[in-house]
Amino acid sequence: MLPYIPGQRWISDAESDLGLGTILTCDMRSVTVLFPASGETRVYATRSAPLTRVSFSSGDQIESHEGERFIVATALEEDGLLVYICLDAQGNEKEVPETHLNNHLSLQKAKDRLLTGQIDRNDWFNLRYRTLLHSDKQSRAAIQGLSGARMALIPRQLYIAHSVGSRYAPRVLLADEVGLGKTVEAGLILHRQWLTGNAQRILIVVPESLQNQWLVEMLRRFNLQFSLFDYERCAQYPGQNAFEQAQLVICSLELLTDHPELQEQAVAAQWDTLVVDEAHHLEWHPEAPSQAYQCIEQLAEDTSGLLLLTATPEQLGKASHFARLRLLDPERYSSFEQFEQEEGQYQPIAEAVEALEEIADGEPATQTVIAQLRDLLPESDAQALIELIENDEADLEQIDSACTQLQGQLLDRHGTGRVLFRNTRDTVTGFKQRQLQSHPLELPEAYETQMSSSELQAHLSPEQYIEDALVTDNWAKDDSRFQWLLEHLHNHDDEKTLLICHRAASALALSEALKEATGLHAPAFHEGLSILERDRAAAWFADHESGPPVLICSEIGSEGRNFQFARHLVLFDLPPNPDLLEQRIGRLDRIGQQHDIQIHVPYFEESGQQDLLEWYDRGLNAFTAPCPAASALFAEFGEAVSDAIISQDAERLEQLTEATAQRRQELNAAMQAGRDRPLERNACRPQDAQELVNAIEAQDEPEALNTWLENALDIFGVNSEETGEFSWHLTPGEHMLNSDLPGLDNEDGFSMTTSRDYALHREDLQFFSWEHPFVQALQEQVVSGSLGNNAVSIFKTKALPEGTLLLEVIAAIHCAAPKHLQIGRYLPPTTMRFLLDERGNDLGKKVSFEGLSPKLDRLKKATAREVVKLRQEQIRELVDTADSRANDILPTVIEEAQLKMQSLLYPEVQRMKALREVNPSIRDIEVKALEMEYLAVADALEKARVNIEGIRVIVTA
Ligand SMILES: Nc1ncnc2c1ncn2[C@@H]1O[C@H](COP(=O)(O)OP(=O)(O)OP(=O)(O)O)[C@@H](O)[C@H]1O
Repeated sequence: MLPYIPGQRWISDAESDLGLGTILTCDMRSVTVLFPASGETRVYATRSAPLTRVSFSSGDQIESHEGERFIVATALEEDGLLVYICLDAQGNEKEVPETHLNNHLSLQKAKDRLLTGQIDRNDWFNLRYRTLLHSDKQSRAAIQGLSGARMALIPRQLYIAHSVGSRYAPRVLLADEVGLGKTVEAGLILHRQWLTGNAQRILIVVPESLQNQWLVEMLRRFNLQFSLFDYERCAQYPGQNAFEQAQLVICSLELLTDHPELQEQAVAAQWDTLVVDEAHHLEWHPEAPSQAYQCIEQLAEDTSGLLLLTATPEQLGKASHFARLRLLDPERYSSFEQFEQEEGQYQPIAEAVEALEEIADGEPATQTVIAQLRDLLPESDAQALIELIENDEADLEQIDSACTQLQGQLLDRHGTGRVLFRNTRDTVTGFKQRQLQSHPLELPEAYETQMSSSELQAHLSPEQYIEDALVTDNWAKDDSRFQWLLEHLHNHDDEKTLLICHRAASALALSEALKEATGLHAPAFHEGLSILERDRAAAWFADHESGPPVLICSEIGSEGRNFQFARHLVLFDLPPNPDLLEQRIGRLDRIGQQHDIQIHVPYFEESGQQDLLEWYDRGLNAFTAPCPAASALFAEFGEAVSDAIISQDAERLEQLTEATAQRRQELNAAMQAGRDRPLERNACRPQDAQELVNAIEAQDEPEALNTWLENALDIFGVNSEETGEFSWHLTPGEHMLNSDLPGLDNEDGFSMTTSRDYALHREDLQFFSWEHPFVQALQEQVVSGSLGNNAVSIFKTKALPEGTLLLEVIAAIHCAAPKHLQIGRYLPPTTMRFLLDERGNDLGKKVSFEGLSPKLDRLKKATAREVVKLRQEQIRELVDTADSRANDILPTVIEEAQLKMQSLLYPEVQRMKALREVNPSIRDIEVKALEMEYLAVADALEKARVNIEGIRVIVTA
């Protein structure tokens, strides 16, 4: 006979939050269960389904679909289905079939196990309670998801990850300057979203060349196990949607644009968050958006979270920059003309933002500022806030919060501040100097014709323009830049040099020529290599002991790579665009660079190369520091400079260089006074950022984790051997309670540390924090199973008469709801403890858990069972008392959750309405959808229930 019958009610052992399940179908192989409270369906193997039958017995309290409560008198079975004969509140007898049980009903598994004599050890009970408290603490902490990454605690990164990660469906452009840590910021946001349950399905789209780097970085730093989907991997699932086969996926943009059928699958696969790295590749023109742009647009439309990463957002022009902002927030960025107009009017915004900062610091709000704010923010939701800052009676905290909200609205409605986060080196300390070393060289005869070419690139990389027929030998040996390179390498043979040139063919020829001339095998790194070959070359170059002193890259080959261990950068040619120049320098000018960076430019004297060098250097000042106005200056002067180089008009070039320098200063000053200041302020508020660091440092204090871990490992039977002052090696024990712990599926086990500093230096050790998957799995197993949900112990005391019964009850509030509502954001798990005497008085406040538990002794199982049997009635009554006390607290907890929900969701609704006033393209349906969500969350919160997590019977002696 099959063990499951349709209509029966069962609960999932591993996912009790799903609520009460109903069997839909069952055959010899599988059983399908619907969990109506959370809208989930699960299919399990019939033989090993992790399910527990829900059945109530006399005296238990149950609840019907309609929310009516009953006390069970007895249970009858009809065709395998239970019918409860119950009493309602008026004492009338009623029949309640199990199919009518409330889907949100909580189970008192602890009581059932205790009363049926399945008694656990005291230390298990202790572990369960402590684990519940630790989980509560973590899910309430503002730093949730930020503390478990293997990274140095850099305040501005934590600030961004915290403010973005706390948003409802975050959609942002991470645009820190090159090498300041955008990948790590994105990883941190994903880690936070993953741990809080806000993102379960994540797709990262990157240039093909960066796939592995992302894969490794996500695992190594964040323990996020992504799967890499390339064409071969996708082909493994014929007839299925390949992208539905994993939750965390990395794929290349090229894979999607080259294979329309895969793009379709990716779009259909439904993601919670989409990440696009090197987003400057998404080119857009009003009439002709690129294929890449359209691909990402389709994906982004259906995904609630979107992170775009680029260090050079304006590289492909302002229109493309605008289009990327539109991907993030189509409602806000609906018209390019309007966007351009706004760009020119940042100054009043910057001033208002600054004035609000002063008001928050205690300065009185002047009438001029108030009038300006009313003018800038005429929408209804801002008026109440403006009134508040005008009000002399308002307290400082209220004013501070109003100022922050108003600043947010100013940045949101009049600038890019809400969606764009940009840190620049100006605001970040600790970066090394960049020093330009220009090396004038003689123009080789072979290139003379190229210097009068009408193509700029021929002046910059003439070697590529020699007619193939004339090339009998490698051009490099006659190229004075190559001779210079030989000398450079000779003088710096114990230091690493990264060489970048425009084309793969030049990189290959240089590598070949070096080998011929010196015997040195210098790998060429270019788009023609497979990804694996590129990764190998990069890893070999990174090897201090046996790696080559130089790596020769083409332009595209080096994008996004980490080469900060090199101190020399050779620009074998100059790129035609200053954003590309910054990308090149950014390979070395990154977090972790230990030396001043030497940027070498070997160039032909009195050629177009020298002209461009001068323009970059004197005009843009692009070598010694990133030039924030580079894109704008390139748009304004780039073509004229190129024309002047081609026509070899030295006088015009000088004029252009001087004009560029002057304009740069004006633009920089205007940016500082206008757009950039609010942006900088938005990208990091130092005080808030420091508070995050302090909170993480406090949690990093490994004492609490070490104690809990030691206890849990011991109980679960995991062997741990100390291997150093801060490190341990874990292996599976012979009698391990559970074999599902990550990393312990083989005898070798793994090594770990709980020290962040140590983990940053020792890549071979796992960095254990409360957020590490192993620790999370262990916590999950402690609280989701029934292990330790009851105990019976003896308390030797003279303060109470012998044989007195005390009942320690652990209750928790749970709320089952569909996943997309992200209910944990508003109502995280809440654990309560009651210590009841025989009359139902709660001694919990006077007698703490940690004070009491060391004084309790274990009882032999048989005696414990005897005690439970004898005191059964009293135990039942006291559990009900604790249950109703917890239920008394429930409305307050729900109310707090509702308030939190309002503070998070209400501004979203208001914002949408305010934007609709200025932007008719926002459809009513979008506002409605948000309002519906608001109502659905409110409704789900009302259904939160109390669950009894543990009962300890204590008898005095
Ligand atoms: N908090 C951190 N702790 C330790 N290392 C870090 C941290 N943040 C960034 N790094 C390291 O600094 C380097 C640059 O970081 P990352 O790759 O995230 O920068 P990026 O802004 O994405 O660069 P690019 O603009 O080139 O794409 C990387 O080697 C990264 O591992």
